[in-house]
Amino acid sequence: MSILVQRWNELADVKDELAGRDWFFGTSGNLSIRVSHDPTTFLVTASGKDKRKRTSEDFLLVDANGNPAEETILRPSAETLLHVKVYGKTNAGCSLHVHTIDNNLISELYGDKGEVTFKGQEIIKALGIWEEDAEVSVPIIQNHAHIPTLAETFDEHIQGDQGAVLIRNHGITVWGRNAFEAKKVLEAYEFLFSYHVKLLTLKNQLQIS
Ligand SMILES: CSC[C@@H](O)[C@@H](O)C(=O)COP(=O)(O)O
Ligand SMILES: [Zn+2]
Repeated sequence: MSILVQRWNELADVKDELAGRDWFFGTSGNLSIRVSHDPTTFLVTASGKDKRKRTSEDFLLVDANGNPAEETILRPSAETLLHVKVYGKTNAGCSLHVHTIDNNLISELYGDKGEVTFKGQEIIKALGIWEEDAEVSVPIIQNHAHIPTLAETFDEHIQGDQGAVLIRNHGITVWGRNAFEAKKVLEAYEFLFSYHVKLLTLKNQLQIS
């Protein structure tokens, strides 16, 4: 099996799993996986598709600038430039972007602070941080409608081959060395967001600080 087909199947499997979690509301979300390093090419989801369906037109191969690397009628994701930034700056192998209610709530609650921090949760180990009482922060950026501006702002927060950035009232973009790691990072953050939202709601209902 060629690398391209292997990567296609890997990304299709991740897409199915995230669809199973119902993380692709209203065609939102986009996913990519690196196919080659030099030159950089990656598969990215075609724009505007129902990502819950598995079809032969789900992904297209693009170059380091996010332009189609082969003749196609498909349009790359509107947010391909963010994936371009990840592969241009790191050795990451996969980048995932989803809009969930919880990631939107957290981004709005902490948007003015520019970041949200979590501490004392076992799931932080899934991010590769094993210290006692570990702390993890996710930057929150403004949601610019102009994608090149959004991509530039996003780029300032890309550090290392694994990471995450929240886009205010929009969604989260994560990346990792491969599809397994990117999915693990995404699931860990979504756990933290969901826990935090539920905890705040309960505290509010029970009037405890
Ligand atoms: C329908 S959600 C809004 C979109 O502009 C975008 O944020 C998104 O995540 C999906 O866009 P896409 O072009 O399908 O990758
Ligand atoms: Zn989006």
